[in-house]
Amino acid sequence: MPRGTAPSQDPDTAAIAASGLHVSRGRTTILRGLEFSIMPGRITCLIGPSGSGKTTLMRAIVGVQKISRGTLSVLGRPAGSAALRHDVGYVTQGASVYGDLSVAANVKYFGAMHGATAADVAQAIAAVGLESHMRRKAADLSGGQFSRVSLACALVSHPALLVLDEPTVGLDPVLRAELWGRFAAMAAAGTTLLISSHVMEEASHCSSLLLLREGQLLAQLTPEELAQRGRNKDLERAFLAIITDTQQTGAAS
Ligand SMILES: Nc1ncnc2c1ncn2[C@@H]1O[C@H](COP(=O)(O)OP(=O)(O)OP(=O)(O)O)[C@@H](O)[C@H]1O
Repeated sequence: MPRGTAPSQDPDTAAIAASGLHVSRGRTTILRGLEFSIMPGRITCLIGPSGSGKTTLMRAIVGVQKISRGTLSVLGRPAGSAALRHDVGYVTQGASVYGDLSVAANVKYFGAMHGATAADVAQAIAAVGLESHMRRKAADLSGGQFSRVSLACALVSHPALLVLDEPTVGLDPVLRAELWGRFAAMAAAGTTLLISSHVMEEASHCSSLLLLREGQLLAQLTPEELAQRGRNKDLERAFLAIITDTQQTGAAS
């Protein structure tokens, strides 16, 4: 199978599917019975308060977090399967790049693990707008530029599924808009993106939203449905209204 080709890119087959998914860390159950599916070639936003389990879910999806119960399939295979290694890209909250290497050397290093060519490296650097800084040491970049090196390292392997943990934190509004434009272009080209965010305004860029709270899925809906269900065009207020409704009824759907 060519590099970057997903085992399951059938538009009718879920890119990620969870059923009765439970995940514990230490003695605590963090994710409690999640049921959802994400279709390929879309941007899905994972939204929830701090500590709601977003990172834990992303870690389970990319295969670095053990599942305690239930099933989680990614591109048609169990999460964490060795066969998914080249198809899933993950950008963590803390940028995991080498400060003493140049931007280009970092991207080349990560690309080498996936057989990336020089053209792939140049393309990934251009995709995050760092062409003019490619010879600079990563440690000498600004915070926002540094975090974009991480993103380029994930892009270089052309993953079929890209999982991004709060990729726009610390970026100015112009860069943030630019990145969302790039994400949209990637989704249009068939990449599936799962992006966590605290910023509700960013939810409007996504075709589907997973609302998490205390390890449970409050809802999976579109931004329009969120506005409707939360009775507010302001998505932050709509989300808060849904949380309040859930507390009152004691039900998650
Ligand atoms: N190694 C661990 N052992 C035990 N509990 C943990 C561990 N790591 C995280 N947790 C707990 O799991 C819960 C979910 O954490 P997680 O990092 O998934 O949340 P999050 O929604 O990504 O939060 P944030 O938005 O602040 O990054 C939190 O209550 C956290 O304290």
